[in-house]
Amino acid sequence: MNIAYIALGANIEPRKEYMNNALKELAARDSVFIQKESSIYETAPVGYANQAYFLNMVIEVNTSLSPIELMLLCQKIEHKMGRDRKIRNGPRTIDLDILVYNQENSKMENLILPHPRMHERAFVLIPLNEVAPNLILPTWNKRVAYFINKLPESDIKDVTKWMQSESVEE
Ligand SMILES: Nc1ncnc2c1ncn2[C@@H]1O[C@H](COP(=O)(O)OP(=O)(O)OP(=O)(O)O)[C@@H](O)[C@H]1O
Ligand SMILES: Nc1nc2c(c(=O)[nH]1)N=C(CO)CN2
Repeated sequence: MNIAYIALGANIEPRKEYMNNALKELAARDSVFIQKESSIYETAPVGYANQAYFLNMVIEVNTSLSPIELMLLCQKIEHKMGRDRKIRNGPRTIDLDILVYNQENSKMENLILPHPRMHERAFVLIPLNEVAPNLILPTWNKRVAYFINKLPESDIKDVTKWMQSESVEE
């Protein structure tokens, strides 16, 4: 079995429902077993600021799928959930990014592993550190905490645990 880490992000309502549905879609496959789920975080938008706050989380999966097959599955789920790619870094019902797949380094045109921007994103690193504090990131050969320590304080403040009880979404 292969071990992969997948980041989930959503900033179009109902955000929590989109996250749950994506998890259900993944869990429904015989080829994917969700092993660990991070907490859900509410995060300020990065890259394209004029949009709603995101919910973000990271999961660890065991999978018999190849990296490409896993990415195609993620894209199929994004598509099913109405993801539209008009604005780069813009609003999305659900985004599923493969962060890490075993210790693979891949630079194929349509699949880069580990995800090339993961090490500079607090909304990825903080939930990833929760599920995999000992993971050594391929390519950089450093633990997740190493990159968290390099983030500006303001990026870390922009990522807070999401309190479902304070929300009216459910
Ligand atoms: N590790 C990866 N996980 C998911 N997609 C990837 C990965 N590496 C490359 N891609 C490619 O990136 C393309 C664009 O992905 P997408 O539209 O989700 O980008 P984005 O989520 O807006 O931005 P970002 O990739 O910075 O999170 C996909 O079509 C896919 O082929
Ligand atoms: N907070 C936050 N910002 C983003 C996110 C995201 O998931 N969370 N995804 C992006 C493109 O993938 C761009 N910016």
